[in-house]
Amino acid sequence: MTSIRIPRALTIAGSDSGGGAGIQADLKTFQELGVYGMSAITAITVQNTLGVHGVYPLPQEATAQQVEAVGSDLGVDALKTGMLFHAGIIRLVSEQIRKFGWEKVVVDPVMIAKGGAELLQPDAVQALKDDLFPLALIVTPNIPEAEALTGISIRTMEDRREAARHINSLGPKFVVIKGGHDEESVSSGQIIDLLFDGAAFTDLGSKRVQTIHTHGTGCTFSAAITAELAKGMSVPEAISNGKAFIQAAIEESLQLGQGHGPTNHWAYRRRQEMLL
Ligand SMILES: Nc1ncnc2c1ncn2[C@@H]1O[C@H](COP(=O)(O)OP(=O)(O)O)[C@@H](O)[C@H]1O
Ligand SMILES: Cc1ncc(COP(=O)(O)OP(=O)(O)O)c(N)n1
Repeated sequence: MTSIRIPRALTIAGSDSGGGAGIQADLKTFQELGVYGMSAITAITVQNTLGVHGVYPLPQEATAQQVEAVGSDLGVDALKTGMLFHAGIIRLVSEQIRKFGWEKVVVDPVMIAKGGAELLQPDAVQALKDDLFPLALIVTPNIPEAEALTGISIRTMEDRREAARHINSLGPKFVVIKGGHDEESVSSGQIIDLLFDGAAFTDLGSKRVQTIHTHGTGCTFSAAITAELAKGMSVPEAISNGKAFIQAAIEESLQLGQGHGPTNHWAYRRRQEMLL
């Protein structure tokens, strides 16, 4: 009997009750890209399109036990981390990544939600850099996160390149500094995500969509990259496909809720099917 090998991806992140970001966005993205999704929850957030109304971290052992349960039984081809909330979780998760020998590790260094809510305690930034970054294949900060990680004030593309070099020196092989928060992209209509592979820079450009419905874009982008890695894509392919996935999801974003609505996780698959 022949068996089909199903690509498997794990997300270690917080729950977003509104379904646009966090674990929910990650699992939807994995599924849309044909990957079996698993989760280890770090915290429950009370969230909707109007913002974050509560954060309830789980005991760190509860997160570690979820990682152990899926790692020891179902297996993991690639994983991503999102909201980790405190240093204790970061240390435990890092130990487990080392123990299982997982290499396809995407770290989305989630710190502050778009509405301003704290999703990572300030004293946990050091643990992220010391413990998790050396184990990461790819790190995907937005501009404020790259500033917090490096102490560099990012105004220009050269500042961004300097920050990418700095983050790369902390261990991750690839760094993507996302451009969604770049003021200039509003006037130019063009967003650039900057990729650094330790040697060369690549500008990943796309059309900026005029919309307020961008809740969960960072989570969805890093989840799409993780899913593509789980399927065996190279890092540049995974990032390029991740970019196409988030672009489609934003272009066809859903008019849900009264605030910053979620993106459309099935837009990419719908477009792919139209090409067949
Ligand atoms: N208005 C937009 N139009 C097109 N792409 C966007 C838009 N906003 C964000 N993106 C893309 O979504 C992804 C997440 O970007 P960003 O908003 O910077 O991260 P985060 O959600 O972590 O704050 C990036 O690939 C970025 O280029
Ligand atoms: C539970 C949870 N995790 C992460 C985020 C941040 O998501 P992000 O993709 O950066 O998008 P915004 O929330 O900033 O719009 C979150 N909100 N909740």
